[in-house]
Amino acid sequence: MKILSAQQLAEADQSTIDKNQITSNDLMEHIAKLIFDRIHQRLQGSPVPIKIFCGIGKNGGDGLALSRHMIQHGYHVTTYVTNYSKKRAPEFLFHYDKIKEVTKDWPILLSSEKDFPELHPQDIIIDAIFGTGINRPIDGWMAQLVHYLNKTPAFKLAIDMPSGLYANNSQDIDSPIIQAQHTFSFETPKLSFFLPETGHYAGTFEVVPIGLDPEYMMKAEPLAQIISSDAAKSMYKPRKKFSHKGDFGHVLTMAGSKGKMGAAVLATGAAVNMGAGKVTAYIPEHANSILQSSIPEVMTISSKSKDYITDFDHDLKDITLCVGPGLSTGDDVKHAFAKALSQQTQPVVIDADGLNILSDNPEYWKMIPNNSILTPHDGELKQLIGRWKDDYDRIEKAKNLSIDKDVILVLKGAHTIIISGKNLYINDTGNPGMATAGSGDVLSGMIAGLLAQHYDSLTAAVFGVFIHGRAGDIASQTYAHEGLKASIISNFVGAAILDLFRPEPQQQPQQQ
Ligand SMILES: NC(=O)C1=CN([C@@H]2O[C@H](COP(=O)(O)OP(=O)(O)OC[C@H]3O[C@@H](n4cnc5c(N)ncnc54)[C@H](OP(=O)(O)O)[C@@H]3O)[C@@H](O)[C@H]2O)[C@@H](O)CC1
Ligand SMILES: [K+]
Repeated sequence: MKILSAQQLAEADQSTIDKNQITSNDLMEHIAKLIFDRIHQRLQGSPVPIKIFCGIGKNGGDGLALSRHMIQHGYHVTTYVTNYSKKRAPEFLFHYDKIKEVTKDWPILLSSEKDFPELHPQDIIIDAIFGTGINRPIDGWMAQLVHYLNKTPAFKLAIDMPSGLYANNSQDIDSPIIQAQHTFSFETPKLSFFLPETGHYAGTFEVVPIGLDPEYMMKAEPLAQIISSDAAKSMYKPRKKFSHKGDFGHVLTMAGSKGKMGAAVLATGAAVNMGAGKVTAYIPEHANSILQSSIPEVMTISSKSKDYITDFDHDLKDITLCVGPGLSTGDDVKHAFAKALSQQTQPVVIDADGLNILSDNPEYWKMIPNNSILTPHDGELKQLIGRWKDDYDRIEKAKNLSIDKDVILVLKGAHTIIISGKNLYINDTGNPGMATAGSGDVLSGMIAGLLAQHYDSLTAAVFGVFIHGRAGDIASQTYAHEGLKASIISNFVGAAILDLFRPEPQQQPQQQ
């Protein structure tokens, strides 16, 4: 699914109106009905007090139209209009008049703090104050209103966006923003929903397809793409009947040091679980029995040094190198790292201490084959690109690195972002249970396993991240977030692949 900018969404909105020869008011009416259906399906006519706060732009128009539908269906709705400007949108005015036809009274106008209504914890608050038209921080009494609404424990539902949040631009995150529990986002989610500094404002979010012009949507150059199940399914390569292990490649994990052999076991095991035909672990000498007894499917080669990998004297042909987990960063280790890299001609996966060595030794960049995949967490990323001002700056700097060095970056986080040049792919699988030691080692082994099976680099990164998250999601249904650990995520890789082919659950019919 594409993520478009606020400006593109406004263009898509206009294009839809033009092509369908409808008015903006008609489109708003249609959207309000869609939102109403979703709310009605959940509330089933419950007499809960609903307070809808509407701005004076189109987001406010959506709120007014929704309010009218709810009132007509017998809900206990009070409608407020935040009267902060005289510049009312025509669509707002249209629906402002229409609601009066139903209520025989105008909505309640709020013009200052003294007008704020009393709120109760059992209220449902619907935020239709600002949507994608927000272009500066909310200030004055409107800022107080946002704080006032945020203070109440009442459930807050945002229409299209939580008011105050920008869809896709940098903003001062100390400025007032509605903290929603849930957001109905029109047609596509917004980029800010996926970023660590701002994502929490949207709460859980739900995309409501509103039928925007398909041609515009198809042609639009997205800010980012969310990796959908369908996209992941199309990336999967089924196996041919007469294939043999040689068809599925050979991963060499170069990982581990004294006290950190778990990282090597996890990365190596994940390459096996992801389906690599053969996997060899290159490890410090002392760790041979650790690897061999943990993963019988794996071959091992030992470094000459007991506790660290300090050399690389192997002329291994056609291997996919996965280097870094638990490696440590001493001088001998970094020379071994450089030597291993210098022998590679096909893309490699670099993680953890591999990234730390690279940050400290920029001269090694020239040894990294094009389209290699780097999987930094934020600490490692900072070493690679320097500090960033905010999430948008982080993405820009990472894009520049990806372009400059011709590598793919996997920025690990709640929504892992894969950056390939100027293109962004956002992952929507995974859960907080996966924020656990070794989870990243598993991911790097999985991506190497896919590379070995001839997935191209971008697909290996995108598909690997998706399956890793899905494995964690399926595993968490048995182990809960707390009980999830890296080796379990790895063991659920197969279940995650099977899940790609499970039929979608049937949609419940909508209640009227
Ligand atoms: N795109 C789509 O597909 C569809 C979109 N639809 C809906 O339209 C929404 C976007 O509507 P919108 O453009 O009228 O903007 P909205 O967010 O209501 O703001 C209103 C005005 O407020 C102003 N303003 C800005 N910041 C401010 C501030 N801090 N403090 C005070 N004022 C501020 C600014 O005007 P300004 O004062 O800058 O001239 C702005 O124009 C969208 O989210 C969705 O709900 C659907 O109905 C149809 C399909
Ligand atoms: K809103």
